Amino acid sequence: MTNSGTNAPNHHHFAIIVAGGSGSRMKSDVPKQFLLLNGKPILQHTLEQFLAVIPASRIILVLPARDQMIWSALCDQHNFHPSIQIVTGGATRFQSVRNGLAAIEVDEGLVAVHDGVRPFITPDIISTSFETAAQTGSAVTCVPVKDSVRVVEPDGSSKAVDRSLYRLIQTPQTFQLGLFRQAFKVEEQPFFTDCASVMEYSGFPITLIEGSYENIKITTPDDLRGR
Ligand SMILES: Nc1ccn([C@@H]2O[C@H](COP(=O)(O)OP(=O)(O)OP(=O)(O)O)[C@@H](O)[C@H]2O)c(=O)n1
Ligand SMILES: C[C@](O)(CO)[C@H](O)COP(=O)(O)O
Repeated sequence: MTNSGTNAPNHHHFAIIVAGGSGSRMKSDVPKQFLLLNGKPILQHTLEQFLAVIPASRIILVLPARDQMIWSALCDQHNFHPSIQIVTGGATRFQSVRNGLAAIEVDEGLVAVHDGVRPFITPDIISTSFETAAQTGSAVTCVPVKDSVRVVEPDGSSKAVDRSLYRLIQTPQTFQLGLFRQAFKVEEQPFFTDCASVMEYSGFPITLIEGSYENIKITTPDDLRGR
């Protein structure tokens, strides 16, 4: 599935894949996005899912300057040469997204932002995300909470909360480009953990779409155990 039911033609679909982090929680010698999963770099898996939905020329990959040579060598090694644009990352995820956004010259269309370290994303979720954002302006992928949840008070006590009120937020997070550009003009805030928080801070509504429990973010060594 590539573009069914979407209002905007897919030549107006862009993706910013953020891989500009340092992977401090992973504690691996190689940046986590370059670790191998079934013989291929994690980042290659992620990019292949997006390449199945939108053309390479509309994909912007954000990487730290220090990692760009390593990535180029890995691409040679794995014979993976899509014509995607590479942009240098920033000190925070917000700044990396903003650098990626600066590489998109138009204001018309949709942009999906996805973590390079979520390799189990599927073309179906990506397509749904574009379709929903075309209709409502935003599409933020999430899953319901499966465990019980308690809120911890400042005095150390805790209290059960109604888990049906909560969602765990994933990527892709897809938005109308004009709104997204407007939102990213704000000053960075410490609570900007994703793009939805930036859009919301700028006053734009958020539409949630269903993600998948498989679509994990590779964050700590546990996330790769047994894979
Ligand atoms: N300055 C940054 C920080 C994060 N990211 C990206 O945002 C995604 C989610 O971030 P996270 O899992 O926190 O990655 P890291 O920042 O690399 O990990 P850590 O927080 O453990 O250092 C990752 O794809 C990461 O590369 C980014 O592009 N630029
Ligand atoms: C964007 C994100 O993956 C949504 O769950 C998450 O907020 C990234 O958080 P991190 O602190 O950068 O790992």
